Formats: sequence, structure tokens, C-alpha cells
Amino acid sequence: MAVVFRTCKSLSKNAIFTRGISSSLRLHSQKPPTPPEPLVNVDVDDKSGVAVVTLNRPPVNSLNTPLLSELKNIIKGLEDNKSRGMILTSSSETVFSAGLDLMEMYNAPKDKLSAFWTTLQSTWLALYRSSFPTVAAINGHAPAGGCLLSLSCEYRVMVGPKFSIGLNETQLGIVAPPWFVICMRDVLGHRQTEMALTSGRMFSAPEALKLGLIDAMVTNKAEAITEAQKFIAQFAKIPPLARKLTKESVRQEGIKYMEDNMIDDLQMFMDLVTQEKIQKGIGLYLASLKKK
Ligand SMILES: CCCC/C=C/CC(=O)SCCNC(=O)CCNC(=O)[C@H](O)C(C)(C)COP(=O)(O)OP(=O)(O)OC[C@H]1O[C@@H](n2cnc3c(N)ncnc32)[C@H](O)[C@@H]1OP(=O)(O)O
Repeated sequence: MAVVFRTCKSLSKNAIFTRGISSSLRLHSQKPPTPPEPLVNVDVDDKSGVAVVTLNRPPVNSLNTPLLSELKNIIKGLEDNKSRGMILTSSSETVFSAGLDLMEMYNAPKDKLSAFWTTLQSTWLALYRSSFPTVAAINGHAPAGGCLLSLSCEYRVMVGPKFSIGLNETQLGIVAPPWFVICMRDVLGHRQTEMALTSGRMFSAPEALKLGLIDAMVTNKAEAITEAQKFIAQFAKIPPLARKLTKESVRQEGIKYMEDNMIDDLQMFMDLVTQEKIQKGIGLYLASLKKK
């Protein structure tokens, strides 16, 4: 193949060679393919040093391994550059994130399942314990893993009233792992978390505001970003090290849970998701989404 490529390349600079099913060699004269859009975009404001991190995986920003991996690398990059803050939002007009990509969990080989979950764990930990202030500008629906990402930030501004947010796992017949529970309990307290999680209830933005699941409701994305910037600006005069250590201290339970239980948590996920009845449930749910 390498020899073929070299020979052909000399014929035309923009030639791409493909082998068809019949193994015949075909030559297409065409421009080089445009690189794929990044799954996550980052835009750092020169003046404030605040990064707007935009999930960009149409149509619904479902969280697959490559997206999670990109998000983790971006968070690490922001850490290395001593970021002043991060605003997490979506390029979609209606969906912040549809949560975990169910295709990653459906009929997947064990090595892929395992890579998916460990990437989710490490991305979540990077976000949850990040030293800089984090805000979710929730400009669309945020079910399940989408809600988890926003709960892992320090402040949530949501566009309302028509979008919804919540950890709906039980409605799907799956169980939110303990660190999802910790995240929700951090924000809602024990009683409301129990009520929300056992029912898998999704909340409209006004309901979420009343409950304290979000901190502010606005009418569009631009306002959400402005509110997020205002929240982050409050920390301009707080010494970053004191802030970081305090955040770590307040979030100690979740951080420690993940650090101490990564392997058990992976095992729990694998045991649950590979069960036949769970697979069947995910398949039916996916089919119902596609039928809509
Ligand atoms: C086992 C332990 C694991 C526990 C943890 C689980 C956490 C999770 O995050 S599980 C995922 C739960 N997510 C959901 O329940 C959300 C499902 N999606 C929706 O409710 C809706 O898609 C939406 C409200 C987010 C958006 O609605 P909209 O009308 O704009 O779009 P749709 O037509 O429904 O979807 C477009 C397209 O995307 C596919 N899709 C939607 N969500 C997911 C998903 N989470 N994973 C994979 N694919 C998804 C949907 O099937 C459509 O596909 P087609 O274009 O092929 O029809």
C-alpha cells in the first residue's frame, strides 16, 4: 500500500486513493478533506482570562469517549495555564448535553466499555476538583450525564423556561453511581436528592430554580454567559491558592470517593451495564428516541 501511495502521489498533489470492495484502485481528483470540527471548543478571553468551553458534538452532545477525552485535556490545559475560570456551554440551540452516549454502552465490547467509563471518571474528577471557578451555562436540555457535568461546576445558569434538567437514570432502569449522588447531594441536600433520584425526575428550568438545582435562570445563551462571567469575576480578588484549597476541602467527599474507588466503581458499572436486561432496556430506550 505504501508503494502504491508514493507512486500515485507523484501524479497529483490532491489525489486520494481508495480501495473499493472489489479491491480495484480508484483515483479521485479532489481537495484534501477538511479536518473534522473539534468535539469541544475553547475560547479564552484575553482580558479576563476566562475560558468558554463549548461542547460541540451534534446533534445532542452525547458524551462519548473522544469527547470526554478532549474535555479532560482542555481542563488539564486550563489548569496548566492557571486559568481564571471556565464556562461550560453547548453549541446546540436546544441541548446542553443528552448525557452519556448510550451507543457507547449498547452491545459494546468490554475493553471499549471499560475505556469509556474510566475516561468518564477521570474527566469528571478533573472538572469536579478543578482549581479555577467553573460555571455551567446550560443553554438547552441537560438530562443525566448533562446534568452531572453542570452539577460538577460551582454555579449553574440555565436558559428557561422550556429546557429541562435532572438525573433521570432510574426512569431508564439504570442506577446513578454514588458519585452522581454525591454531586446532586452537594447541591440539593439529602432529602431532595432522594426524591429526585428515586423518581428520576426531570425538572423544568423554573422548577430547578425553585429547588436550587440551578442558581439563576435567564432567557438566552448570551445572558447565561454574562451571568457566568459575573459569578467568576467575584473571585478576582480572592487569592487563588486559598480558593483552590477551600474548594478541595468542601468537595473532599466526592474527590476521595473517586480516588479510593475507581476500580470498584468501574467493576460496578461493568457488572450492571453488561446484564442482559439492562442491555435490552438501553436498546428499547434508544429505539424509542429514534422513533420520536
Ligand atoms: C449503567 C450505569 C450508567 C449510569 C449513568 C448514566 C448516565 C447517562 O447519561 S445515560 C443517558 C441518558 N440520557 C437521556 O436519557 C437523554 C436522552 N435524550 C433525550 O431525551 C433527547 O434526545 C433530548 C431531550 C436530549 C434532545 O431531544 P431532541 O428532540 O432535540 O433530539 P432527539 O431527536 O431525541 O435526538 C437526536 C438524535 O440523538 C440520539 N440521542 C439522543 N440522546 C442520546 C444519547 N444519550 N445517547 C445516544 N444517542 C442519543 C437520538 O436517538 C437521535 O438519533 P437519530 O438522529 O439517529 O434518530
